[in-house]
Parts: sequence; C-alpha cells; structure tokens
Amino acid sequence: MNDSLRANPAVAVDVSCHGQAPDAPAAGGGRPIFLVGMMGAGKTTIGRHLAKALNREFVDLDLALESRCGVPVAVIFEIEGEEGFRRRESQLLDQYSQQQGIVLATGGGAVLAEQNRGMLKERGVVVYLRATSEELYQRVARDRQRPLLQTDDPRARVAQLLAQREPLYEEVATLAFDTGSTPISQAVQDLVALLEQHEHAR
Ligand SMILES: Nc1ncnc2c1ncn2[C@@H]1O[C@H](COP(=O)(O)OP(=O)(O)O)[C@@H](O)[C@H]1O
Ligand SMILES: O=C(O)C1=C[C@@H](OP(=O)(O)O)[C@@H](O)[C@H](O)C1
Ligand SMILES: [Mg+2]
Repeated sequence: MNDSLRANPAVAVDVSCHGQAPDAPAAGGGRPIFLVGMMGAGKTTIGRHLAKALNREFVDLDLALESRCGVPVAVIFEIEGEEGFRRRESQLLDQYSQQQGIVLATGGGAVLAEQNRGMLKERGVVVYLRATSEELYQRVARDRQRPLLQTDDPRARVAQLLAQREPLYEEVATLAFDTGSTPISQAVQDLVALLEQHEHAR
C-alpha cells in the first residue's frame, strides 16, 4: 500500500498518489475510444477484448487508480468517501483521455462531473454500453467490489442510479451499443464493426 491510505487517513488526501503518471501520449494511434455506462455494462470486460481486437492499448480507469494508490477502489471510498474518489477519478481521466490510440474503460460514475463529460465529448469517440436495470443487477449482484451497491436493496439502487445517469450517458455518447443479451465475444465483434462504420462516415 504505497499511499498509506489505510494506515494514516490524515495523509490520504494526497490526490496525486505516488504511482506513475501515464506514458506520454503515443504518436498517432487514432482518437481514444471511451467506454461509458453503468456498473455491470461490461466496460472493463468488453473494453479489454475490444482493445485487443483493435490492436490498441487498454486502460481501465479504476484499475489504473488502484494501481497508482495501491488500494482497491472500495478502500478509497471507505477512507475518503465518494467525494475523494471522484476527485481522483477526474484527475486520472484528464490525464488518460489525452492519450491517443487507447481504449479507456471509465467507471460508471465518471459522467457525473460536467468537467468529465466535457473531456469525454471533446477528446474521443464515446461508446455508451447499455443494458437494462435488471440485466445490470444480475451481473453485479454478488460482487463486493462496488461500494455503491453495498446496500440493503442493491436492485433498487441500480435502478435509481440508472435513472439518474442515463441522460448523462446519452449526452456524452457518440455511439450507443446494447450489451443486454449479447455474449461478450459477439459484442466485441459488433462493436468493431460499429466503430469502423463510424470512422468511414466521418
Ligand atoms: N455482454 C455481457 N453478457 C454477460 N455478462 C457480461 C457481459 N458484459 C459483462 N458481463 C459480466 O458482467 C460483470 C461485470 O462486467 P464489467 O466488465 O466489470 O462491467 P463494468 O466495468 O461496466 O462495471 C462481469 O462478471 C462480466 O463478465
Ligand atoms: O458507478 C459508479 O459510480 C462506480 C462504478 C465502478 O466502476 P464500474 O462501472 O466499472 O463498475 C467504480 O468506478 C466505482 O465503484 C463507482
Ligand atoms: Mg469496470
């Protein structure tokens, strides 16, 4: 734990953490592709496969934050609250969204800040991975890693967050893609085709 987050919460608000900054933006490589959507939409899973299929580097914002801070996202929430987490998330998004040629999986709440939405819209192609509330819930119900769902009624929480965030995902989206009943491998193939179509139409 290089950030002493748990050992000494008083120093935990060092927003920079101590990990490495992202590499300098690669020359060329195309505009970054940003995946947005709710928890359980498949941003992390599909993003990793999509990057491979497109021969791009994959970055997951939560994993990048965890690796920089040396603690899981849940611990950042525990110690700094959602506000502290969002501050770190915005800072990292600002850095990675300038990196050309990557596929970037954001966290589900990255669209909440207006400043983040601006970065996403201006800097890359934004794909909204969509699924119904029930599909999302089924995918994340047993997962202990998502602090916002550690409530008495996670199903209702997913529904409430989706209702609040859907307009924000739609606001930033260049393209939307339904992941509901599509197996992951098929979703990746379809997304590659959708992105190619989009590039040709530009
Ligand atoms: N299209 C899909 N169909 C079925 N399960 C999926 C699909 N996409 C993701 N999953 C599963 O849902 C869970 C959450 O996916 P994850 O990629 O972590 O979503 P996110 O990063 O958007 O929160 C994982 O167990 C993953 O395997
Ligand atoms: O929806 C959210 O606010 C969050 C989603 C999570 O990422 P995933 O969407 O990848 O699960 C993670 O960033 C954090 O737990 C908060
Ligand atoms: Mg994820």
